[in-house]
Amino acid sequence: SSSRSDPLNIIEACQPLNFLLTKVTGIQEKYNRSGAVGIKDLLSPSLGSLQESVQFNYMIDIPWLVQQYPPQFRSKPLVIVHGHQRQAKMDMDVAADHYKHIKLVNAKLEIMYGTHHTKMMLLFYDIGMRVVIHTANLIEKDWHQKTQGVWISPMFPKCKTASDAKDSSTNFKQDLIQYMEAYRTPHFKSWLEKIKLHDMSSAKVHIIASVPGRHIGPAKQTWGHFKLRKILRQLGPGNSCKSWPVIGQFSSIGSMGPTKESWVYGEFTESLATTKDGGASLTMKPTLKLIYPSKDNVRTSLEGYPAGGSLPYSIKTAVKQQYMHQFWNHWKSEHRGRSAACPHIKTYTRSHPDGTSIAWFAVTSANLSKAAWGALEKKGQQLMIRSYEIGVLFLPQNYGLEKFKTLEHASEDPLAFPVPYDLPPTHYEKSDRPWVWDIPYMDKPDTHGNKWCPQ
Ligand SMILES: O=C(O)c1c[nH]c2c(Br)cccc2c1=O
Repeated sequence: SSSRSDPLNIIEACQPLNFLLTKVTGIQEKYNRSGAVGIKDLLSPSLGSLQESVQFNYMIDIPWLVQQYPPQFRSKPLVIVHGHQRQAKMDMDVAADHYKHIKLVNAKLEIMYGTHHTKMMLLFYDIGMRVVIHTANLIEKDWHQKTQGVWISPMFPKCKTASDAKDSSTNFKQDLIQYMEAYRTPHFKSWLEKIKLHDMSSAKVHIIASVPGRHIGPAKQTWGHFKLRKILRQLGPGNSCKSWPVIGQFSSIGSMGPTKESWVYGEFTESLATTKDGGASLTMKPTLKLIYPSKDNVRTSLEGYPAGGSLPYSIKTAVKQQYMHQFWNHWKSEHRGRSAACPHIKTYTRSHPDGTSIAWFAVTSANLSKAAWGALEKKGQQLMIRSYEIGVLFLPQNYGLEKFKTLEHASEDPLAFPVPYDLPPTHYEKSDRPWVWDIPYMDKPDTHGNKWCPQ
């Protein structure tokens, strides 16, 4: 149908960046009408005649997921890729047993504390396929009142022969195949053959992914923050951006080590700060700004304190890294109408100090953790990663630009980048504290008049 609310129109209106946020219940409709999708939109018949699909994720409510598919697609073959082990794995098996069209694939997690965070959909239609890389778990509350990010590919046409099925200038297809091969599971054999038969030349993003392992040699640059460093070294901004802050925005924080130089303002910032052919480490490290909800951001959010149930920053980790306080900035999204929609999205960018332009932008499943991005070991010879993650990197030159103007400050430009939060970021006040999920908050009630007493 030609209506603006038809999912295909929403997707086509956000080309060529194809970067959307999820719809939020309870905000003014104008902030949901354009540049936003719900899960039913992504699975809509107007996007294509679905034949089968693969859902990669962390938390999956199988009965709820099945209900998100339109009735005519509800019994098409569905493969769910997850990383649960022991009791959680058994629970998944029991839940899936009720559906004969569902097959489960269990990702190997051979390194302690690793998780299968990757959130990706492979949607196979009659005439082609789409890839969706996003940040939301497959549970209702992740699609209700949070800020989540979605990148959806154009329709990748199905070809008769593999030689017709081209890759993009960003090696999207090669990187997707390499990522899936890293699972080392025979279950992916048929999917990989299908993917190889699709023309992905229209993809304009780079894949930034993580797979568990102790990666050395060329593999060190294939995954995690060293993949980002490699691409920025080849295609990143020039020296003109040397003084631009680097920004990380996420929904959880791992253990960063005893000092800021241990990892976050060491190897991690060096990767985000990498410029083309210029040694990031040779000169001043840029300012690092980290956007993470304060206790009051959570208290005053649409969900109230329960939003903090998806912001698993533990007090035992937080007390070990008080040095992080200098980096904290509020979650603020006035121009997207989402200041009260707690972030579950994870994004990384490099922005002009005044926020009117950005040099690159990444949206990913990866939180601020060594497990997700990787940490150097053995005197920098290997990059140890614990989890599966995937995200996409937008570079201006893949859209014929030097820089992206930000939509917030250049609303008429079709290539202005729809950054999910307000730039420049707003630093915490002295009295502000980052949200920590396992301590009580009894002093002030949240938007629902409740306190927070976790036990
Ligand atoms: O994959 C993700 O995004 C998530 C990973 N770990 C979580 C924990 Br632990 C507790 C609550 C929420 C999440 C979550 O959302």
